[in-house]
Amino acid sequence: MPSAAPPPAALTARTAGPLRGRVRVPGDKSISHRALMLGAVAIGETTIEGLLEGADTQATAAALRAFGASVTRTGAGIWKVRGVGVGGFLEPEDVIDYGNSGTGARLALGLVGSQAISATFGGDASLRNRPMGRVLDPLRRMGVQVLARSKDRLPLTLKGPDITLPIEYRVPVPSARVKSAVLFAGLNTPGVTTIIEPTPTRDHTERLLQAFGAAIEIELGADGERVVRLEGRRDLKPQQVAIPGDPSSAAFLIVAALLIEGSELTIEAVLLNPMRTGLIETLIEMGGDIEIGNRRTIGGEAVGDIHVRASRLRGVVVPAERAPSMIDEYPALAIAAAFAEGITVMDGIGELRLKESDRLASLAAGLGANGVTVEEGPESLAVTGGAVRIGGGDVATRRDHRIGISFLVLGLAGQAPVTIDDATPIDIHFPEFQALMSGLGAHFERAEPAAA
Ligand SMILES: O=C(O)C1=C[C@@H](OP(=O)(O)O)[C@@H](O)[C@H](O)C1
Ligand SMILES: C=C(OP(=O)(O)O)C(=O)O
Repeated sequence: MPSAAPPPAALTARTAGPLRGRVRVPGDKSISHRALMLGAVAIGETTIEGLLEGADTQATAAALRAFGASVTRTGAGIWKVRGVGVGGFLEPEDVIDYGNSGTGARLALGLVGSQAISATFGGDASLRNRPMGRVLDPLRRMGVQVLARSKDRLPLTLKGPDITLPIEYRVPVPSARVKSAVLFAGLNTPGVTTIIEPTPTRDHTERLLQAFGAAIEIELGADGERVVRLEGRRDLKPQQVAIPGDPSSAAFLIVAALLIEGSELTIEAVLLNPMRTGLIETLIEMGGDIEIGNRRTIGGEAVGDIHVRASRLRGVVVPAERAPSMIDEYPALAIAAAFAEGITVMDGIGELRLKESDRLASLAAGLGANGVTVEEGPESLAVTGGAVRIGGGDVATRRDHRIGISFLVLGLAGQAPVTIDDATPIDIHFPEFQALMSGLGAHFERAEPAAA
């Protein structure tokens, strides 16, 4: 059953004055999904503080309730999850609707696949168009049956066997979600499930599994390969999880502050896991004045306050190897690149075609409509910065929150207003964006959508 999207609401962003102050961004989306899911399979009550309360994580919370866990909100960002044990999911009566959430759906395929139940996964039009095969392939090897109407796309039904088989799986594409889905399936699998990651990706799953008391071992090979071994069918202990600010949300504020003259902004308590800081590294290489202070650890993750001052940027070549550490930040980087002197080349980013929209196509179209020269390759984007007049265009968000926010930032930093055709996807991941930026003096106006 497809989920109903809210009616589109067009929004215009106009040139903003300096952004100054100290702000916080919502909790990290990746950790939020994982904390809810692990809470649901621990035995006892987990408390989560700083949970991202966007549409995506709400879909995960609703799904976990349908599988029998109790998930309740007890205050702003504070959630309690009473888990049912690693093999304790109940068979849901209805289709589980993951809305627009690729992460929610993919991680849950692993968590649910190893349970001896049947469950049907659905989602919105964008999610039904996204490939699930990369997660389903290893699950099939573990004995999970998959019934899909159209090849490896949602809606699909999983039927878990009585006992899943432990596998050794070399992840064929750098994907934290594939790794995590297999590890989640491994939780209810007797024996040792092994993941080999030729290219390491974000390791929030491993860190949380360690915190929840799972029998997990991580080995780093000399050639950079990571091997993760998890012994299944062990009880998980409930935890108090504190979730730091999402660096993928902070990305938009960092870029806006770098681009808008006179800005000086501190974004507090942002997650600085080294597998998530590729954008900061790149913006510093481009000449961005970014300093990290107050480094500390929250919930087993590195955190710091990011201090940004408006800067003149220059184009750089972003190495393909950096992609896993900034995969969701390329839209924000493309906006920074539009204002940098020279060309910014982003290579090895074909994965962006498989996100909420084909992000290479969405970025190329949006930049082009706003006077920026851009070259779209099969797996790359080259943006020529510094056009005399940036802005003035209409942008199709294609139900993609990161495309929507990125072009609002372009409108705030540019010389002419930018209208996005639909701001509703922003609620998926960063519902506070508009209010937060308005509090810093930015102007947005409801607009009539451009005629199709
Ligand atoms: O593990 C995660 O939480 C995520 C991993 C990335 O996807 P891939 O695993 O497909 O690279 C990222 O794009 C997504 O937004 C969240
Ligand atoms: C790819 C993303 O999310 P998801 O796949 O969870 O929808 C994202 O947030 O950029």
